[in-house]
Amino acid sequence: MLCYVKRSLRSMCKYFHINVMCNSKIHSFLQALPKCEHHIHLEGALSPSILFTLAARNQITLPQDDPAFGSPESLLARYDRFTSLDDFLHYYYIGMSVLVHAADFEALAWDYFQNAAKDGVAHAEVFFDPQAHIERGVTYETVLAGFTAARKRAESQFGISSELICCFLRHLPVPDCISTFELEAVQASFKSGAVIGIGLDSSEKPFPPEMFQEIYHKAEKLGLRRTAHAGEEGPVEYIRNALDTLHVERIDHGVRLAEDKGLLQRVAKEGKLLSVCPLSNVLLRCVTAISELPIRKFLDANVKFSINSDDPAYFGGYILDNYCAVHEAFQLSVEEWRGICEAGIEGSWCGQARKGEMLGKLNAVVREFALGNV
Ligand SMILES: Nc1ncnc2[nH]cnc12
Ligand SMILES: [Zn+2]
Repeated sequence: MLCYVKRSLRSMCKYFHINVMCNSKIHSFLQALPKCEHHIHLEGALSPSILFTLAARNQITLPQDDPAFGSPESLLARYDRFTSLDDFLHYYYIGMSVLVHAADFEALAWDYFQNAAKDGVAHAEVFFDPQAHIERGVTYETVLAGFTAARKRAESQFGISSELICCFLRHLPVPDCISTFELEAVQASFKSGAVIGIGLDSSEKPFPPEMFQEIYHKAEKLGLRRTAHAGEEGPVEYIRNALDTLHVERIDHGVRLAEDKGLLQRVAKEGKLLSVCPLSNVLLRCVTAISELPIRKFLDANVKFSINSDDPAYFGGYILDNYCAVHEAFQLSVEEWRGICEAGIEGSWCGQARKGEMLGKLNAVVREFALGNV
C-alpha cells in the first residue's frame, strides 16, 4: 500500500517532480525515528493562514500590487514558483512583517512545534532572524518572549527539547550585524543560555562568510555554538571559508561540498555535520530533483548530515516529508537511516543525558522495526 503524505492547505504531492510517497511501513518507521532538526527558520514556519490572520489582527497591509497576496490559497500557489533563494526571501521578509507581539511569535513557534511533534521530532535547534524584527521596531525581548513560551510548552506537552540559534542577515551591512550582536538584550540571552549559538543566513551571494569573522570570533570567545549557511547557492569555497574563517561547528545546506573531494574528506575527518534541506533545495532551484542531491556521496564518504525542513511553510513540507522524499529518491536501508539519525543526535547541541535518551529511543525503534512491530 502506498501512503501519500498530506497536510491541510497544502498537498505534499503538489510538486509533480517531488512525488513524495513511501511504503506505509517505512513511513511509520521514519515517523517513529527520534529526529533532530537543526535547520528550521521559525519565521519560515509561518503558514499563509496564520500570516493572513495576523495581518488582519495587527492591521498590517500586505502588498496590494502583487496578486499572490490576494488570499492564503494564491500565496501558497505562488510558493510553487520560486525561481531562486532571493525570490523566496522577498516573500519571507514580507510574510514576517505580520509578527508584532510576543503572542504572534508564540503562535508561530507553537504551530511549528505541533507539526514537529506529529513528525516525530525529539529535539529541535531553531533559527530566528532578530534583525528583521528589530528594524521594524519589534524588540528582541518581544521575539524571545514569544519563542521561549512556545518552546517551554513544546517541552512539557510533547517532550520536544529545543534550543534557539540567533541568525545574522548577511545582506545587511556588517556593522549592523555587530551592533545587533552587541545589544544588551542579545548579550543577556547568550549569558542566560536562552540562546545558545549564532548562524548566518539570507542572500548567500555575494556575501562570503569571511565578511562576518568579527562576530564569529566574538561568539567563539563567549563559548557560543556556531553554524552558517554555506554552499546552498554559493560556491563550495564558501564552505571552506566558513570552516577556516568563522570556525563553524556545522554547515547549513553544504550540498555543494561534493564538488570538492578534498574538502569532502576533510569535513568527514573533522566530523562536521551538514544540515541538509532537500525540499528547499528543489524549490529554490539549487537542484532539479532530490535524486540530484549528493546523499549517496555523503554516505559513502562518511560525511555526517541531518535532514531538515528549512522553511516548511514555504517549501511544502515539514521534516518527515523531507525524510520521505529522501527515502523515495535513494531507497536507504534501515541501517543507513539509523546512522543518519545517530549523526543527528550526536551532532546536536544538547547535553549528553538528552543524547543518551534519544539514542536509546533510536535503538528501540530500529529493534521494533526489525521485529515487524513498527
Ligand atoms: N534557505 C535559506 N537560505 C538562506 N537564508 C534563509 N533564510 C530563511 N531560509 C533561508
Ligand atoms: Zn536555511
